Parts: sequence; structure tokens; C-alpha cells
Amino acid sequence: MNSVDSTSLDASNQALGEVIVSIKNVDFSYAPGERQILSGLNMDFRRGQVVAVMGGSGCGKTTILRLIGGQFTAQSGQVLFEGKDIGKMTSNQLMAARRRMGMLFQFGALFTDLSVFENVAFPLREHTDLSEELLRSLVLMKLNAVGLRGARDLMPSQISGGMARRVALARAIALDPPLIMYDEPFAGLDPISLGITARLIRDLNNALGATSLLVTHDVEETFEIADYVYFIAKGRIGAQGTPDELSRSTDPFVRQFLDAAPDGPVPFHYPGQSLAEDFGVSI
Ligand SMILES: Nc1ncnc2c1ncn2[C@@H]1O[C@H](COP(=O)(O)OP(=O)(O)OP(=O)(O)O)[C@@H](O)[C@H]1O
Repeated sequence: MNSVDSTSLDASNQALGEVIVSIKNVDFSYAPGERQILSGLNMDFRRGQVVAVMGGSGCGKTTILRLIGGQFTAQSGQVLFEGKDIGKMTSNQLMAARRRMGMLFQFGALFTDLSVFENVAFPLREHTDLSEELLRSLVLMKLNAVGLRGARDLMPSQISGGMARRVALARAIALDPPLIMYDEPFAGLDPISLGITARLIRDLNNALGATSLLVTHDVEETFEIADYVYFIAKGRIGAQGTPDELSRSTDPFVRQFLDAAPDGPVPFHYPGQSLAEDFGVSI
């Protein structure tokens, strides 16, 4: 189903940065005997790249972030972060690894009782012993990078949703993480804020020399900023390639996403009983 032939992929891979996260043959379900969410999943995330993970609702995109963050462990296979198996780390090693991962969760919730400044300062206060002066400079630099240095003293209730997302972004990069994970960074944003956030994700990634992993449904913005895109289907990779390669793809699965078709290889209905069984009628 892959839209890219493997020979050209191998050749282009050699010119790319080193792999920072590697998912190797991962099988995962949330509990024994429950539905298998991921099966035989393989993915690589390379330094310097913005990589998007897309796919139908409930296909396991957020689960992939949780495996990388070590909140859950795969039943088989490996999730390697900077070459080390996340699933085999001690809690101290895992904490150290997490300090090297910036996370922006769905709707990027801020601490409502802390100012914009203190929200961004929070991870620095938690994880470093920086002097107040140095901390102030770092926070203002991060706020400057997202265009909100002037908003430092405002409370979350005093800023717009788009601004709040940018503060959350500044907080996610406070510790200069080599890996930044975004879960639905564009959810609920108006088109202008959405465009600004997308551009910021790209620009911050370039400025930090980091790797950004983006779980999202917004094809247009994502294809503008991503270097590489994985489409997940049935617990594994349904298609992968650069935005250009995927845009030219004739694969029905890829087309369903790009053309926003309601039904296709990805079914509209979550698996369940038939209509006849639920409504007691023969259809
Ligand atoms: N903690 C959990 N325990 C049990 N099942 C879960 C848990 N979290 C998620 N699931 C199930 O795992 C599947 C994958 O969920 P996940 O959140 O990874 O999907 P997703 O692709 O991110 O979806 P969406 O795009 O709708 O956010 C879903 O069917 C969900 O119901």
C-alpha cells in the first residue's frame, strides 16, 4: 500500500539526519485480550524533520505518542529514543528521557492560575536550578519566539485560544528538547491562528534543530510544513511519503484522506454490532 517505492526511499534516507525515535515491530493493546491497537508497526523519526502521523479517528495515533513518552509499554517490539529502549528504562532513566521530550497535548491546556510567564517558567522551575535572572531571560526568549513577550503578565483567561496555543508551544520548548510531540496542535483554532501555529511549529523546529512529531487531522496545513507523513490504518502504516509524493498518490486510502471523502478504505462506522442487531429490524 505504500506510495513510495522502497529503492527511492532507501536512497533518500541516506541523505537524511540520524534517527531519534525508532518504532520497531510494535504490537500494542491497552489490556490483555482487548482489541489490538497497533500491530507490527514500524516508523522512524529523524533529527531536523517535522513528521506528521495521520489516520482515522481511533486508529492509534495518540497511543503512539504515549508509547514514545513511556506512559504505556508495547507488548512486543521496541520503541527506541536516542537509541535506548523506552520500554526497558528504569523510572530515573525514563524521567531523564522525558525531560528531552517537549509535549503539547490536545488543546494545550495552560495552568489557569499561573500567568503566561509562569506557565512557560514551570518546566524550568521543575527540572532545573537556574537563577531567577537566567530563568527570566530564557522564558522571555521562548515567549519572544512565539511572538508573545509582551503578554507575559497576562493570565490565561485574558488571552485568545490562538495565543494560549502559542504559550503552550513556548512551554513545550522551554527545556530545548530534541524531540517535540504535538497532539492535535490545530484543534479548535480559527484559520488564521491555525496557519500561524503551523508556521511556528516549522520555524521553531528549524531554530532548535529538533524533531517534531505531529498527530493531526489537518491535511492542508500539515502538508505545508511536514517533511514526511505516515498514514496509520489497521494498526500499521497504510501509506508514507513526503507531502509531494502523497499528493500525487493514486492509492485509494491516501485519496480518501486528501480528498476528505467520508467513506472509503477507512470505514465511517466504528466496528460494532450490525444495524439489524441494534435496532431489531431486518435491513
Ligand atoms: N487508556 C485507554 N484504555 C483503553 N483503550 C484506550 C485507551 N486510550 C485509547 N484507547 C482506545 O485505543 C484506540 C486508539 O486510541 P487513540 O487515542 O490512540 O486514537 P487516535 O488515532 O489518536 O484517535 P483520535 O484521532 O480520535 O484522537 C481507540 O479505540 C481508543 O478507544
